[in-house]
Amino acid sequence: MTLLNLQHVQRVFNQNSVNPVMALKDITFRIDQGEYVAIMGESGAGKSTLLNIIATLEQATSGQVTLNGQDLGKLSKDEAARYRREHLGFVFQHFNLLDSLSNRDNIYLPLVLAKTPLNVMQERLTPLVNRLRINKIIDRFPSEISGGQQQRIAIARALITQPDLLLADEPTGALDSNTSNEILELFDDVNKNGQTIIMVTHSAAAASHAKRTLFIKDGRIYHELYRGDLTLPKYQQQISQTMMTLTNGGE
Ligand SMILES: Nc1ncnc2c1ncn2[C@@H]1O[C@H](COP(=O)(O)OP(=O)(O)OP(=O)(O)O)[C@@H](O)[C@H]1O
Repeated sequence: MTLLNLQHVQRVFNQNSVNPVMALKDITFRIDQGEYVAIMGESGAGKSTLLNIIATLEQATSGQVTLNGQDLGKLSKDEAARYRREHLGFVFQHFNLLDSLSNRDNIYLPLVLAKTPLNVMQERLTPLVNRLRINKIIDRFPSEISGGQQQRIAIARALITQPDLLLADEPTGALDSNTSNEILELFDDVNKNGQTIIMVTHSAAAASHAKRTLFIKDGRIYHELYRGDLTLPKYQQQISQTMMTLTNGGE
């Protein structure tokens, strides 16, 4: 079943100036419920703009974006903020945890903002603590744990709202390769449990964990690859080769 549907999305910055920037020229794709999709492309290709539009942080200049059939372009600012809280989960490169709150309270924060009763918050946290293996660090503070552990807490914060879609922006960008692998395995696990994930990344190793990779060049979809039955190293090699062709301007 289609979860996210982008049709001919265009985004122009500084539209009325002498130098308009066509960040997205014509983007069309669908993502089914339960998919795990990576988005790759060179710096300036339009990845962040695309993610921001899907996240309702920016509006497309033209074209349509729907999530579960709801037209995201028609939401007012307040509706968009509520929509983000209720339907989307975010994981960032630099974790974005609040140092003044314990890890547990960081995870609870989106539910506190949504005025969720404490017993519901506790019920939702229990399975996440086991799945994300954060039981030993749950009552410490972000400054007292490692980067990989902070990312686990951030993933728990993103999942506790039970979002339709998890948006991850370079989630392993600030981690060493061993810790990155642990976090990527966690994403695999979260996806196996049915969570739809979109991950923007510069890393072929990270993208190889997704089942499909979309390559963006100059504001358009340049290519897409499916993992199929390939092993992680083989698929990673294919992704790297596609990125090299894309960077060298090949067709
Ligand atoms: N607010 C803005 N005003 C004007 N131009 C912008 C704005 N935001 C992005 N752009 C331009 O739009 C294009 C796409 O930028 P975007 O940040 O989406 O690329 P990206 O693929 O995410 O790059 P990176 O990998 O470096 O983060 C670039 O040419 C960028 O300079």
